[in-house]
Amino acid sequence: MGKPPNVYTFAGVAELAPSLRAYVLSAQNAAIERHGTFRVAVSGGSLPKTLAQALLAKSDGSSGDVVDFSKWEIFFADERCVPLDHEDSNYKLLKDELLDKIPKEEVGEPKVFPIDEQYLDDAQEMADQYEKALVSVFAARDSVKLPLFDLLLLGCGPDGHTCSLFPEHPLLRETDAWVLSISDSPKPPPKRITLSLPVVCHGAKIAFVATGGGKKDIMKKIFETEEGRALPCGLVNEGAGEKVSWFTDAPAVEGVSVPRRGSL
Ligand SMILES: O=C(O)[C@H](O)[C@@H](O)[C@H](O)[C@H](O)COP(=O)(O)O
Repeated sequence: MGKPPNVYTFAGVAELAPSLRAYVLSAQNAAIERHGTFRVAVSGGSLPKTLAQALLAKSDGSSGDVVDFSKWEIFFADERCVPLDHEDSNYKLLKDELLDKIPKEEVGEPKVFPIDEQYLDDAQEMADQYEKALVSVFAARDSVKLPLFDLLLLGCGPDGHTCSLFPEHPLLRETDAWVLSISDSPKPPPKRITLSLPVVCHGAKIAFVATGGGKKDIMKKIFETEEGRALPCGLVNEGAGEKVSWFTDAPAVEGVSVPRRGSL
């Protein structure tokens, strides 16, 4: 591994949100300058709420602090195979927390790529179709080895999972497909699709948001033990190194030794 990930720590979510905003907007501005769009993948869990807190805040008026949602293309790092209006849907979560609250006349409207509900009964077909959607955006499958997300915004589960990549699951060994299906997810619901580990690690930037005292034990494991380095979050740290930033609050990292404690 090259340089280790950055770990930023704040008193609580209210203090974390403005820095997450600055980080996301710096990624947005760089991506728009590079290729005119901002391609982001988001996961479920507590992330959409924290992200909304960051992005829906009032701008400080500086030139870099402008959310330009009209240039955003939002994908799902993982999604559950349920209807889009189902309580378990990550799309619904993002819609309720963020998308429906965007003042579109002021900051534009993102293009969102939800799963196709026709394939709810067949998780593998769902994954294949979602991969096709990625191919159509990120160029033909045979000319691009992996899709390059400008930013992946991820959570960390209490067992060290991220996206729907769970510890010791055979999906962690997948090297070819971009989008994978899982039918035995240890976290319900069981049928899901997820970006693969190589796609996650290939991202230009990868951010984990992990807050609350419930994360302390797994953070300790990920950052301090060999076993933790083999967990999905540890594998992203290992595979993507300094492209990874952890946004944590004090309770989540209390007593944890992290490699680089950064400040934005
Ligand atoms: O669909 C999912 O289940 C999520 O994408 C999952 O990967 C989540 O991000 C983690 O479980 C962390 O969740 P919390 O942030 O709620 O702890």
